[in-house]
Amino acid sequence: MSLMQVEKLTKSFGGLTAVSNVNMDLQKGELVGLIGPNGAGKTTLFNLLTGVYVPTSGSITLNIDGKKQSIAGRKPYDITKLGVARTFQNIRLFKDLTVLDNVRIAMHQNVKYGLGASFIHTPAYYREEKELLKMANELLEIFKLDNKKNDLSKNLSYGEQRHLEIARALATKPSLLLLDEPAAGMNPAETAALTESIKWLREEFNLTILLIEHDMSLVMKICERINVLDYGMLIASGVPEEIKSNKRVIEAYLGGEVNA
Ligand SMILES: Nc1ncnc2c1ncn2[C@@H]1O[C@H](COP(=O)(O)OP(=O)(O)OP(=O)(O)O)[C@@H](O)[C@H]1O
Repeated sequence: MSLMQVEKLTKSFGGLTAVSNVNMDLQKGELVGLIGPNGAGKTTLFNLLTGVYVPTSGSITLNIDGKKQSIAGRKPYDITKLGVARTFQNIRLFKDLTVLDNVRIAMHQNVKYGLGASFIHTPAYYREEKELLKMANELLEIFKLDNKKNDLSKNLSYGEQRHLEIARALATKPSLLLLDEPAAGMNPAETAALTESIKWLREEFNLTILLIEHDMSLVMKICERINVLDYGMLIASGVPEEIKSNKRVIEAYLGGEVNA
């Protein structure tokens, strides 16, 4: 079943077309890679899928819980509520807040109690806050950050900050998780651990995952399908074996050195 369908998606900035006529389909439960050279349009595509940018043309259809709807041009907050979460290439945490508060803030996208309840602290408010705290602690445990939950997030190591970003994204209870270079800046041991956790998270949280990554060993190891962008255009889409041997992809991006 298709969870997201992108058709003829285009984004131009003045004379520059950063994403050009892209068609892409994400099946429920898939782990898909999005690769391509610097400036190919990968982050711009993420920004279109998450409402940061309004497309110049084309459509994005989300199909979650049997409900099909167009999300092109909708606000990021609304798209998160519909079940699409992301992490950023440049880590975006509340650096002067604690690790726990970073996760709790992300969760408040989904609270059910109203504004009134949050002011007068009704039983519903306390019940839900207790639930949220429990879930926040569970997420921190998964990412082995529970012993640092009261530390300021700026004091975490780089790898830990990347993990906290993923925990924050998961706190919004997404169906689709978009990871923008999750292994950037990680050492080989951290990357290996992350590779395993991404696979595990997909199963555990019943996710569909689209990830941008320059680390080809990670991409080739865990992605079932890979989409390749070059100059904003989708130049290939296929299983890792097909992508590795695709002439156009080798010329545009992989070069001769990738044996992953
Ligand atoms: N807000 C913007 N205004 C103008 N040009 C932009 C804007 N955002 C992106 N671009 C341009 O669009 C093109 C695609 O950029 P994008 O960041 O999407 O590439 P990328 O594939 O994510 O690259 P990288 O791998 O380096 O992160 C680039 O030429 C970039 O300069």
